[in-house]
Amino acid sequence: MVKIAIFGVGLMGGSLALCFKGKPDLYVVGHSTRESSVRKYLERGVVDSATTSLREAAEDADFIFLCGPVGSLESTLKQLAEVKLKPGCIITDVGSTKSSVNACARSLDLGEAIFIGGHPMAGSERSGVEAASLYLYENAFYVLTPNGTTPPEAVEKLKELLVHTKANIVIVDPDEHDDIVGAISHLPHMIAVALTNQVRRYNDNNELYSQLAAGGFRDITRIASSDPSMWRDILVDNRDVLLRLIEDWNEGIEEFARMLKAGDLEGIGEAFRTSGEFRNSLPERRKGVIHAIYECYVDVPDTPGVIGRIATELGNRHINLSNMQIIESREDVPGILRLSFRKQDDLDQAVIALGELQYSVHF
Ligand SMILES: NC(=O)C1=CN([C@@H]2O[C@H](COP(=O)(O)OP(=O)(O)OC[C@H]3O[C@@H](n4cnc5c(N)ncnc54)[C@H](O)[C@@H]3O)[C@@H](O)[C@H]2O)C=CC1
Ligand SMILES: O=C(O)C(=O)Cc1ccc(O)cc1
Repeated sequence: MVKIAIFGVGLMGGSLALCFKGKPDLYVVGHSTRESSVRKYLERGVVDSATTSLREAAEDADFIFLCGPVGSLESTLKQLAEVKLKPGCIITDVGSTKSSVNACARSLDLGEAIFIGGHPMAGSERSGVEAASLYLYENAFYVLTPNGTTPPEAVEKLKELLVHTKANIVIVDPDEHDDIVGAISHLPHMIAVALTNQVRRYNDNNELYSQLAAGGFRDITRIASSDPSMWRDILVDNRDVLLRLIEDWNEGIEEFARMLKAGDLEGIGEAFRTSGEFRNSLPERRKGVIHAIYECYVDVPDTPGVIGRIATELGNRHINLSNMQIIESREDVPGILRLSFRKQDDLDQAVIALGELQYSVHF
């Protein structure tokens, strides 16, 4: 039996546990410091067993996944360094930053265990084991950050196990990872939060701001609802990179201010043209930092039964829906229905079917 220990069975750890549990020859142990969490892991059936004892979870483990907040990784690694781990045991993590955890692992004597940093680039603004999904990692990029001293066979062993996640593994240097993810994930979260709070302050004096907030504002601020404790850890951990990125951001905003003052229509138009070109060249509907799932939006008349009819039509065609949400429904305007799917193929088939049924579909 290959024993896999998961420390912190939340959204990420729980989703990994679901990928491994029940697979031939794999045994999944969950760890939490809280007795109530251990009971919850067992009740939800995401692990084969669970314990509050770090030693019991780690001893004999072939793989250890650290799935707690970024700020907890160093302390858990230090505690693991006190345990006699199985020779060849692979310790990995799913934290959103990679430089600090790699440096910490290198500074510790982990015996014959090997640390390989990891970061699955899939997730959502939801958290906790309740949000865990077997499909979270499917088709997403999963970054591994071995260093020059990591035995290649250990990386291969970890990659073999991660086949169960159906993710695409990419190898990236830890510092380069933090630069890139800082720009495409951490900076956008800060911008979304700052922008949302700016509008929140205006709204304190005039509620028309929130009432009129339209699609663009909702799109760019979705990630402003992310878990506060998780994100404060990530931002503080990657602060050197982020401070540099904020300088570049300020330059970009200053440039806008300059163009506005000068009435520079050409310059503003060019900024939209270059950003549009780059934005449109991004891989479409990929899971991860921007798109969590395969989604489309359908305009629906506000008539009774319409949602049930759409679900039935898709079901009749064996198209698997994973979620349905009414974005807006008032008597005088058509509502918008958000349909989510787990697979590109289901989305593509749904778009064809809805088109045939004369619904207007957009993305
Ligand atoms: N949520 C997301 O979209 C993504 C998160 N990550 C990273 O994954 C890690 C886990 O995030 P989620 O699963 O979303 O969070 P979560 O809140 O769903 O789960 C975190 C788990 O860690 C446990 N935990 C809390 N404090 C702890 C501590 N001090 N020591 C040990 N365990 C502790 C919690 O009980 C829970 O089981 C974080 O490091 C985050 O940066 C990476 C990619 C995406
Ligand atoms: O939902 C989104 O757009 C995300 O940004 C999810 C996410 C959060 C944290 C990560 O380290 C990676 C991905």
